[in-house]
Amino acid sequence: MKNIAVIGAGSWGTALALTLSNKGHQVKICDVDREHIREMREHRENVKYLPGIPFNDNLAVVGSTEEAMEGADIVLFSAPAQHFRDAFEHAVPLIEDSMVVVNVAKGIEQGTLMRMSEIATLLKPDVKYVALSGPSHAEEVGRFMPTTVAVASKDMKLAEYIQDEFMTDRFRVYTNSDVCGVELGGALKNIIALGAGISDGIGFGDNAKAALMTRGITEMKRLGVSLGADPETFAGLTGVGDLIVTCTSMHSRNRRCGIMIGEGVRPSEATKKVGMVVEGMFTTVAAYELAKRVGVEMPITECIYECINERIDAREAVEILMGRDKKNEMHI
Ligand SMILES: NC(=O)C1=CN([C@@H]2O[C@H](COP(=O)(O)OP(=O)(O)OC[C@H]3O[C@@H](n4cnc5c(N)ncnc54)[C@H](O)[C@@H]3O)[C@@H](O)[C@H]2O)C=CC1
Ligand SMILES: O=C(CO)COP(=O)(O)O
Repeated sequence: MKNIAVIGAGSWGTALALTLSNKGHQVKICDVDREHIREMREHRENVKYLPGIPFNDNLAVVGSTEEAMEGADIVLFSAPAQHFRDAFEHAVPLIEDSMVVVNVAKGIEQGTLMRMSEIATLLKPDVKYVALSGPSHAEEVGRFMPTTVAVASKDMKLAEYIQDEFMTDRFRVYTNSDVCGVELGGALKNIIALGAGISDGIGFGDNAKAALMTRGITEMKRLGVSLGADPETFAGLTGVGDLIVTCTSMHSRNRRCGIMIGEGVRPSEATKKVGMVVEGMFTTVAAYELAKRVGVEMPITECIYECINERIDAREAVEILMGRDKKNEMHI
């Protein structure tokens, strides 16, 4: 059994900490929010983000990254993507050669337009890095419902190590060597999930959502391939798999935010009302700029970008998308 540090006690960090402690690992979880830590210690559950699931005895709530990482074999980062740099930078002096870093945040950093593995490698060039992604809502993983994810690393031995240490009879882990594709799939599907939510919020039906999902994966793949990802990755768990769960589930923070926007709530207000990170609101901006930088067409992303910046409303976005020039479906 391993010692595992979890940095970030949101719903996802907590669900993974529960899974890993249930498997028998010694897990320590920490967070920057001191009041949240105090509350978790007192109640022995995550009252704020994942209520109703008691912590096992081998899941310790600790007050700092230093304490969490002491003696760790694996360090799992579960802060939101826009906070990954801060969390990782703080941890860098504490990362020993033997430690393996797993990141589960799904996003692209605003401003730098970097993926999480790029940030990690910049700050610690010899980092042993694994990305974990896939269709996996915390609300289900925390209750040990069957779930599949993929772990990606340039070093297949590292991915296989994490596969062995994380896999349970309810949490099935696949390996993948395409870090770029796995990271982009997890980040970009949140944009389309916002769109699926907006469509539901307006009152459109399943046809519209199927269209958004199918044309959405096409533009996700288009950007991914231009950045060096394997197109096949977008047909897997971290591409279409995660797109399906996020666009259809009421657990999805991105979809719920989109529904409110479609109903007429202002984007900033909708994000606040969700009460947890809505990664798509940040990734839309980063992906929009990335697509412009590499000269890739992303019409759905562009419309969501205009929509969340309140330059157009949701119904105008639909008109723009439906009124585009004729196309051949197979023309990537
Ligand atoms: N919630 C879910 O079902 C899933 C979430 N994810 C991804 O995991 C990431 C986290 O999402 P959630 O857990 O939903 O977020 P959340 O909003 O529930 O919680 C985020 C937590 O991170 C903490 N945090 C912020 N900056 C930090 C730092 N520098 N160091 C330590 N902790 C820090 C916050 O205080 C908060 O407790 C996101 O990128 C999300 O896309 C991925 C799969 C499933
Ligand atoms: O990535 C996720 C599920 O795989 C979580 O998506 P939401 O942040 O939209 O809930």
